[in-house]
Amino acid sequence: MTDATPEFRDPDDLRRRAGVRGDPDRDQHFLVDDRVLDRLAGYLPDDADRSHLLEIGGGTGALTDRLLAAGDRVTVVERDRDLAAFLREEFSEAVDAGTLDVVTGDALDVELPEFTASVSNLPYGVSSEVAFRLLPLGRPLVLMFQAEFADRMVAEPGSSEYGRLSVSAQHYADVEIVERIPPEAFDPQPRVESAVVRCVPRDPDYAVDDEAFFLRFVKALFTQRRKTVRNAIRNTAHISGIEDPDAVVAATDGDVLSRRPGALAPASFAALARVAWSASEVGPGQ
Ligand SMILES: C[S@@+](CC[C@H](N)C(=O)[O-])C[C@H]1O[C@@H](n2cnc3c(N)ncnc32)[C@H](O)[C@@H]1O
Repeated sequence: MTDATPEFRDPDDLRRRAGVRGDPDRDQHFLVDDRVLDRLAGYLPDDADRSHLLEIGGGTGALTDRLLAAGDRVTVVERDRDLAAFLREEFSEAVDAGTLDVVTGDALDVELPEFTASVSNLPYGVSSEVAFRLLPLGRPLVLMFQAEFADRMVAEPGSSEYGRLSVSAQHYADVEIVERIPPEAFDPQPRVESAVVRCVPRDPDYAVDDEAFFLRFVKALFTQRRKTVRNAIRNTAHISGIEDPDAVVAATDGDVLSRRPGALAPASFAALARVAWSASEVGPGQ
């Protein structure tokens, strides 16, 4: 019986050929642990469409190599011009075959392709912005974050990590930490632990009138996380855009008003936001 495991390029060889050490100031922490690299694409849900995978931050291509085996086609976005040129050369066969597209540019600015799923070891300096660029697109995502950020994404109401990030991420997807990764898996090593988060898109189990308003309202209330919901609604009307916060307070159950924002489940925020929407500057009657 032959060993069916594909042979991938060695991460150290890739870095040597690319002639780079990785610059932490440019969010360059390359994954060098083969076992971690081998597992990442496998965290996509079984039924994920793998016809076009997106990788944000290709680096020297250790993950790109795996993604080319896991999907039919891959698009990599890499901001570093030299690394992008290296990826095109290193994977020239895939580029020529039309299975790899290397986009040079900032993941926050470039036009993204019609990808079907993403697996990325994100540049940590922009991981939040990238995540919230990808989450609304409704595709399965496997993303590496700093562990502290990942903990906040998946946090439940009542925990100290629960906040705006948890409600906003969980608005778009079921989010789950599938693996914690120690600094030793990277070179250069980041100062903190990392974690891989799987995001499986789904509609939330509540309705909102206006998504942008809902997210702004949640952000506003969490700026006052130590206050009661009653005071947080009143104190943050300038952020949420509510013209008549007292009307929102008057229309809301006393039990909800006396709790802290960090104790409210996403569905409770949504119910509050529906009341607040009709009292907002941009709401239905305005
Ligand atoms: C954490 S490294 C991951 C590299 C590679 N995928 C790996 O796992 O070894 C992040 C990569 O993103 C690139 N990068 C940093 N900021 C970026 C941005 N705003 N847009 C696109 N790529 C970026 C860096 O140059 C670096 O190659």
